[in-house]
Amino acid sequence: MFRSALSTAQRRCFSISAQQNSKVTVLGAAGGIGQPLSLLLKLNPRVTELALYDIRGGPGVAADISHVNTKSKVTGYNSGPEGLKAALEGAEIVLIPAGVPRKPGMTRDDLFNTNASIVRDLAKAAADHAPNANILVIANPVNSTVPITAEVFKSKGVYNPKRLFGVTTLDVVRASRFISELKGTNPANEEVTVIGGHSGVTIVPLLSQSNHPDISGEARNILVNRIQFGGDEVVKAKDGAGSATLSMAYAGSRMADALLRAAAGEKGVIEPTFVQSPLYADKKCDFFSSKVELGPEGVKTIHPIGKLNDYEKGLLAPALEDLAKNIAKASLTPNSILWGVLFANFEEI
Ligand SMILES: NC(=O)C1=CN([C@@H]2O[C@H](COP(=O)(O)OP(=O)(O)OC[C@H]3O[C@@H](n4cnc5c(N)ncnc54)[C@H](O)[C@@H]3O)[C@@H](O)[C@H]2O)C=CC1
Ligand SMILES: O=C([O-])CC(=O)C(=O)O
Repeated sequence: MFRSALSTAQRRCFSISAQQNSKVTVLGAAGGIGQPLSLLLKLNPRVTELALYDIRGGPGVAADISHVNTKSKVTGYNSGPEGLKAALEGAEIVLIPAGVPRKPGMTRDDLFNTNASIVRDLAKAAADHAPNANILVIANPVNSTVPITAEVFKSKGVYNPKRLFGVTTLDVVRASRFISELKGTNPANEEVTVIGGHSGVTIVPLLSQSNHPDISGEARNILVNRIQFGGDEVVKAKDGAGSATLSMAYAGSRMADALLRAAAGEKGVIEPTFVQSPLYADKKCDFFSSKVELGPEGVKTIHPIGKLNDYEKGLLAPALEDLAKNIAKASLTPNSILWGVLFANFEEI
């Protein structure tokens, strides 16, 4: 059952007996995403050490997962600066699913007040103890938590835009699945480019570049809406018990695996991800999700968007407008989130 959920590339990689020494750290490892994500990482032979940190429950989850009979060493860390430091030191990849999920009626942006400071503080620790790691931000609102992480790393003088990623993989996973349901095809053969950000109308699927450019009219409206609001579908179905966790764990594990394969020298590893990008910087969108080729240094090449049809141009305009606001909020919020960083730096002097 697990195998059937893997992409061809992932299946290929899981069968390789890898020689890499890769420590992967999960911050928020005891949560709805953190637990299945950690389990999937335990199944990845490229991961040799798994460090699981949470403000509660990290050691318990680690003890449980450590019994799975794959080779990697699993350690759980207690809450607090010492546990966080030990979890981060030597990490090649740091995944951050720590943060609260949505309840019905909320937007991802409604999570900003709570999650911005959680991500800020974890980013600060990552900048101190794992400044060269690839940082994969899962906590929402991704459109804002990624620029916040960039600002924290800048304030510490260790920002490398090639190593900071907002995880938008779930959008392409959904797009591939939903288009296959509509067309009765195998999702493994359906690749859909999704660009923009990770919330509502900022999610822009490019169906004209898929295997099914013919989808049009009401069918297209319904499909695009489902891809843009797939997260809401899960929030509604969970009825107050959170948002997507299992599909997100799969998506996060796929993104981490792509980086590990690229680090091992595999060529042509391409994943969509929300990174510092020149593509729409002139529209105040310094971060943008698009197809990115990964390499040993993280981001290798940000691919051009390609040709959009008029319908997609119509989706992109409001996406850029919203995205610019989400990005600006990361530094312009009245009770600036960055004051916390400046204050913390001041305290260290
Ligand atoms: N990027 C994406 O595509 C997706 C993002 N998400 C986001 O991921 C986040 C997590 O979602 P869930 O796992 O469902 O939530 P959850 O509430 O089940 O788990 C969050 C975990 O983070 C921990 N945590 C909170 N503050 C922490 C801190 N300072 N340090 C370490 N751990 C801390 C909690 O103890 C909890 O175990 C949410 O913000 C959600 O919106 C969810 C689905 C998809
Ligand atoms: O919808 C949410 O709040 C969680 C999320 O980002 C997703 O499922 O895409």
